[in-house]
Amino acid sequence: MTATADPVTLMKQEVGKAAAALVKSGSIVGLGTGSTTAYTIQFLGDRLKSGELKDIVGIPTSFQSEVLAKKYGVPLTTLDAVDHIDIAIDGADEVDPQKNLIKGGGAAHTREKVVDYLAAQFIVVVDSGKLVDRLGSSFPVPVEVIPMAITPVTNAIKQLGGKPELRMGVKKAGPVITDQGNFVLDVRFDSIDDPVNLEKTLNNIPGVLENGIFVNCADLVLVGEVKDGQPLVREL
Ligand SMILES: O=C(CO)[C@H](O)[C@H](O)COP(=O)(O)O
Repeated sequence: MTATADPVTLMKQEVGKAAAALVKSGSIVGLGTGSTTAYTIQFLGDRLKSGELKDIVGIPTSFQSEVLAKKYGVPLTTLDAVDHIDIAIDGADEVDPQKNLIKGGGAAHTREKVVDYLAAQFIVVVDSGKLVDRLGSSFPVPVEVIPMAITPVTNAIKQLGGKPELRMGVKKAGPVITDQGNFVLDVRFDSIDDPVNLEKTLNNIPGVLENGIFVNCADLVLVGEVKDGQPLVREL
């Protein structure tokens, strides 16, 4: 852990490590996506290397987590080869007081929702900046859309009162393409009063594959904070 890291990096490292410490030998582990879970995967690799953790297999939620698992020596499997997931560890872009989430900042929410919802225990790892009073306050809702339907889906979301924006690549010309080969709309809503219903409504639009509202699924939310320059982890 780099001592001179900026506070947010320190929080991510600390909370990622704390979640990795909860994984028991012999577990089937859902490996989340994003910069916080990247530390979890790294620390799982460290625990395996030390011999303190044994016989785990990971199920990646993206090409990113698959690459990181290979880099750090976490063995991988697929949903075809297991009949359950013991624990999933994943990040979030927003967490409300009811532990509902907005995810999809890394455009991986479709596979994440499959794995995170299947897990017997779903642990969320965030830095304290992700905590909000109400979903949608600071982060738009990502919606994965099949390319041929982008126009009718955009119009349907506008009808719902959303403000959809096609997510464009940074080091890639044109739109972001998900691991499934689809587009992502980032949708701002004035306020999300009923995330349970909005999650269903968005997924019911023909052409929508998955949205980033995760409701009633997180068992534990670990929050990384920095107090007097020292990183610490608390449960929400
Ligand atoms: O949902 C996700 C990716 O689709 C990530 O878990 C979420 O964006 C948080 O990422 P980070 O830990 O880098 O802030």
